[in-house]
Amino acid sequence: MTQTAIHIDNLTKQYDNGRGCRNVQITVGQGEAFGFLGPNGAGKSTLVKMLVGLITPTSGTASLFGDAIGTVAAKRHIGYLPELYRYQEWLTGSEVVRLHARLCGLDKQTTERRIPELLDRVGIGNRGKDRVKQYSKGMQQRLGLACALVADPPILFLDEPSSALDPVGRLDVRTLLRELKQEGKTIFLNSHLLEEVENICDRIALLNNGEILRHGTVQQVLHAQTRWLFKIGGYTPEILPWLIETSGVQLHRAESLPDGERNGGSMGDEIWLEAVIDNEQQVGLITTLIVNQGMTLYYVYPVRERLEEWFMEAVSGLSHRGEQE
Ligand SMILES: Nc1ncnc2c1ncn2[C@@H]1O[C@H](COP(=O)(O)OP(=O)(O)OP(=O)(O)O)[C@@H](O)[C@H]1O
Repeated sequence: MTQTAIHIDNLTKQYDNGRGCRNVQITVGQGEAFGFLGPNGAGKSTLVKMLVGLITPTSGTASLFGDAIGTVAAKRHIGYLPELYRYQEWLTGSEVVRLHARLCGLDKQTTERRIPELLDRVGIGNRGKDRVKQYSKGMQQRLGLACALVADPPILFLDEPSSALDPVGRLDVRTLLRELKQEGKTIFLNSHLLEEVENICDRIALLNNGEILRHGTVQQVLHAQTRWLFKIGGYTPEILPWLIETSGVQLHRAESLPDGERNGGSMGDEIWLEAVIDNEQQVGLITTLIVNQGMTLYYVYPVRERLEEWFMEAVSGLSHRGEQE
């Protein structure tokens, strides 16, 4: 059993205008990466700001490694990259990191060792002597990551860490976050980049209109049911009802196929069948039946649902959707 890094119990923040987030209940284990998704205005940043001690909850409690949020002890556990970051334009990148190191109480020797290491790690090692005003937005975001990491904290709160980055930068951040996870860091990630969340996070929660709408492991969310495609040669129409009856799985002619494929194309007896399958034994059974019937099995192809589809499905039809209220 891993240690609890973040424990959130019925946390609520209600701004004067009635917005914010309500009754959030989450526990994140040490070394886990937790992804927080939700439409604009859903309340993701509000939650993070409470956890890092920037705003006070209206009700409920939360703790970081057992220390109540807002206390100095809790703050010692965290590194934070805010969504809207701005660093002192007149300072150099190295000076900004040094300032954060001093605020965290790091000794001089450790600070001077860590500055070049961290700037290198976030990909701006050759720009440490340049002033922030000469940095692009993406470079400033990388600098923000270095600042979040400066005290080597066990928990990282990252609010949209790749929002200003180009595709190469996003890949760099993804690689960095995976490394940090391997090092045992607990990562709390707010992101609109579903692929990023899918790649890094163990568990996710979907926030809508201030409340958690769904949550679960990424595996549960993505693999609860998987669409499988079977490309078969030597197919005759009577095979389909026989396969359905014998396997007990609802198969049908596939409608969406891998790129460039046509169903029942030029070779009349070739066809793609599709089934929604909830356990892999059914795949084994279907393939055995096909082969035993003397047909050719060209491909067996799982079509994984993407987090994006899950997100769209979860928020579609909602009467309240973040800023769209
Ligand atoms: N200081 C504030 N005073 C009043 N309302 C606020 C304040 N900050 C945020 N809100 C409102 O609270 C709700 C949640 O905002 P929040 O910034 O937490 O959402 P978010 O999910 O992080 O959005 P985004 O994805 O756009 O960053 C929104 O309706 C927002 O307008």
